[in-house]
Amino acid sequence: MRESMEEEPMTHPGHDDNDVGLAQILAEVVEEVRLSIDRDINGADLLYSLLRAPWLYSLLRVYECLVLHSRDAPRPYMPYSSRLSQEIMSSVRGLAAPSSEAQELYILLKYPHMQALLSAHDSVAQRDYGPVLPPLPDKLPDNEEPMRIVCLVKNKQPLGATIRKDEKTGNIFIARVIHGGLADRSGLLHPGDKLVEVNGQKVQGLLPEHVIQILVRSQGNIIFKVIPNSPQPINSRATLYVRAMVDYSPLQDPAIPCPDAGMAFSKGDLLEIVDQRDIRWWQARKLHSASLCCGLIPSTNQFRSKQRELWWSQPYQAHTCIRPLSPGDVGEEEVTDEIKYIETDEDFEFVSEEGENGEHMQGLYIAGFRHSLRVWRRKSYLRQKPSCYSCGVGICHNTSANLYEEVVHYQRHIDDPPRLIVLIGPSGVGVNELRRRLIKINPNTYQGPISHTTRPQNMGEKNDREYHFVPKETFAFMVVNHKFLEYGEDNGHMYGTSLDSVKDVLDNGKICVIDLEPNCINSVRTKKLKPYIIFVRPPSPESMRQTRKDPHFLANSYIKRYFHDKDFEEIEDASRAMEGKYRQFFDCVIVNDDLQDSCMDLFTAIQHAQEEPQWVPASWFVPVHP
Ligand SMILES: Nc1ncnc2c1ncn2[C@@H]1O[C@H](COP(=O)(O)OP(=O)(O)OP(=O)(O)O)[C@@H](O)[C@H]1O
Repeated sequence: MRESMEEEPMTHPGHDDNDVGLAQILAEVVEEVRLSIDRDINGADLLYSLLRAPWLYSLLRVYECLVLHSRDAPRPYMPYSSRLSQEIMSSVRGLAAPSSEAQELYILLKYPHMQALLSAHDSVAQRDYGPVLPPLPDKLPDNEEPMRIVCLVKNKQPLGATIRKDEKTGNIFIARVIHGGLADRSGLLHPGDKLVEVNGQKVQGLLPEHVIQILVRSQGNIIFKVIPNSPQPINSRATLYVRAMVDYSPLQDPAIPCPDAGMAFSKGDLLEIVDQRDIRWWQARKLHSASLCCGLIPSTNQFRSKQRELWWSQPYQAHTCIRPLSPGDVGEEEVTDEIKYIETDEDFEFVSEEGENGEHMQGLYIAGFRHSLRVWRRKSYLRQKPSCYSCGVGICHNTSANLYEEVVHYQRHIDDPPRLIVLIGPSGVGVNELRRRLIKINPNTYQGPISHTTRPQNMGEKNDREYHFVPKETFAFMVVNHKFLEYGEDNGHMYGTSLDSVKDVLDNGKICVIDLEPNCINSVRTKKLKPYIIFVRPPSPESMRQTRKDPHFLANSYIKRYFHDKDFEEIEDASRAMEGKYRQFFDCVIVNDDLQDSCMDLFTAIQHAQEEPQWVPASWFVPVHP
């Protein structure tokens, strides 16, 4: 063994003369161990044979190759997609009886444009797009702050960062980096980084506006010299999903530090909040929006102060997130008494107190279509006081806690009770017509709740069928004990829809469909009922004129008459006011133009609500502590 050992070179056979490093060290160790054997040291034989094992040398060679490549050599080029497609095609060719899918894949991969695409991909992937930077000087002064040189290629996107000036020192700092913007995606610029130079021009002492001007004038690559800030704290909270409860326009918010970096949103918009590090200004993007770039939105913290920042962008490129509010979006629109309907003597008919077609069909009684309740609703809506929900941030600063509602994605489990379906719409739009048709077509699936009333029972009516007829005291007791989802008074009698009557329908395994006055929405938005709220919107007055030539509508407690032109305008006005105030609660909007189509839309929406995932308030899933 020793003889053979002396014949061995210092390095393993096949080892390159150029190979140094670990293999070299190992060879020296082996030599040491060999000498140990000569000195008859215990275990040296074993160690010697282990260290001379060929596999160990192969492993070391692989390791050295990898280290060498990653350090000095250019990235190895692997035309991966093209090669893979060739391999796939040759495998398919080798198949005796390729399946139709394999044949289709072969044809697709063979197309010249597909080949060109793959080849383009490979060439792009191979290229190194990093800037060529000057070598570092050999000797750096001891007191030199570490400087980062960042090269960004100017394109049509905003750079997505804001800058601010420290008034004491005159230093310019990066104030914030907007998620999804160019600066963020570069990963090289961070809030707090001190900006030293832009394209070779020193910026200390300059006004932020001047720095922006330098950026505007530069073309192609922009080279920044920055002194990096200390490591960034990680975002403490995971992504949060919210529904906007107000309209917001950064251009109209005097508190925002940089309106250009803000993001406008409207009531009901779903927002993904990706950064809450700044307690005053969060970064968010709209869900389902094509734009990757986030924008600033106010946080729910009350105390916001304005600290001036400038949007570090290409000024001739408007920030894509910004959309000024349309005039119709802003402010309060009160419904006036104008909406009251006027009777004419040539085209009206009197209706009996409760009589309406369609409530009693071939032995089937459909509850919940009592017109007294509906007339009361109309009057009640006219009396409504403005709600704080409808104010913009600028108008109602103390509502910031109501800016957003946290939402989660919810899919109803097959064993869960059906979600309550709530229809909302201006009087006369056709809410009851749609509801009636839905229940009539499929009474085994859909049902309305039976309302309570204090009015006397009429001939032919049955208690607990048309109504739950109750004494005034019982009704008052139920009111005090919050038993009603909504209640009101008409012609001296009380009417109400109780939570229990809705539960009765749900317990029967049916989908409960109710129509509700919008200011009662909060009474149904509960974990138990998990309502899906559908707003029924009128089509244009012109379209209503076409579709509502024949129908009569309920003008007041006693009169049914044809629609007049003025009615259509009033329905439209009422609809706009309702939507302006409550649209943040609407899960779906149906335009009731053609009746058949609207019925179909309603049917689809209800199916969607019961069977597909929806964004619902997160509070529905918060455990309730006793
Ligand atoms: N899409 C439509 N096309 C034609 N007529 C319609 C349509 N939708 C509803 N109508 C008719 O319009 C009239 C009013 O509808 P409906 O009674 O359902 O209104 P509503 O929204 O429930 O308001 P209210 O509670 O004040 O009666 C009814 O005669 C109804 O048949």
